[in-house]
Amino acid sequence: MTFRPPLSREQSRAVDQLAADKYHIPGVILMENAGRGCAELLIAQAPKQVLIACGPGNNGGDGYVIARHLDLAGIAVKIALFCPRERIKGDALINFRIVEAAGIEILDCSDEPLSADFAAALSEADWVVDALLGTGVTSAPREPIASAIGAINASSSGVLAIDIPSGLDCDTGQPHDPTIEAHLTATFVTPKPGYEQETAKPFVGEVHVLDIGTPRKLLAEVLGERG
Ligand SMILES: NC(=O)C1=CN([C@@H]2O[C@H](COP(=O)(O)OP(=O)(O)OC[C@H]3O[C@@H](n4cnc5c(N)ncnc54)[C@H](O)[C@@H]3O)[C@@H](O)[C@H]2O)[C@@H](O)CC1
Ligand SMILES: [K+]
Repeated sequence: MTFRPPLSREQSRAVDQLAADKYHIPGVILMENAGRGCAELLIAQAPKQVLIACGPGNNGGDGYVIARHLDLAGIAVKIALFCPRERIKGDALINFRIVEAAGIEILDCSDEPLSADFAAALSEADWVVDALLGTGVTSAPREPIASAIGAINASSSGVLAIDIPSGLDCDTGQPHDPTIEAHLTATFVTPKPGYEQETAKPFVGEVHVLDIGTPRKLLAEVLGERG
């Protein structure tokens, strides 16, 4: 990929919005590209058993796509769902229904405290995917996601953060309490400005920027607006 300057959280969300409104790209296509790219990155780490921690929004939606592609590659995968399934909507719901129909195991982790099933699945997993919170979040993680982050950080598993290590402010690089400590962060379209900050480095790990199919013209449009 050619060099791309960082885009803030709001600019990244503007890319998603423009893709849908002006460039006629359904969000579920971007989600598929995002999740598939993350799955390829994870498969390259040769995982044996993967636990995908999913939050209520489209960041969780990326997690369901990743689950589908890992399952297809013959890798053992479970989903830990940190919201009532009634809260899932839009593109995330499309992919949630697919993983349900595909028979991928989904642990209900919407209640506090964290379930014994989650603790057991976490101890068995050599890699965990943080698909809890993405660009839709600006505040410190709330329960039960906060406890999930604490448990994931205390585990010995490798951690792949999707788009943003949950809890990190991607614009400033400042961590909320708690924030996921990732070994790898797969972020979309462009790097995020906060990831270069010293405060972010213990949380982002190795940063990978993945294309998700947004046209070059669209990116030029958003970058041109940066003034
Ligand atoms: N077209 C798009 O918009 C695309 C979005 N993508 C993914 O979608 C993400 C953005 O998705 P969303 O806008 O749905 O937002 P998020 O998935 O980041 O989160 C929104 C959800 O989190 C809840 N929430 C807000 N603050 C919270 C807090 N402090 N603690 C706990 N829960 C909190 C909200 O109630 C809402 O349900 C991106 O980061 C990326 O991963 C990708 O699939 C690529 C395409
Ligand atoms: K995340």
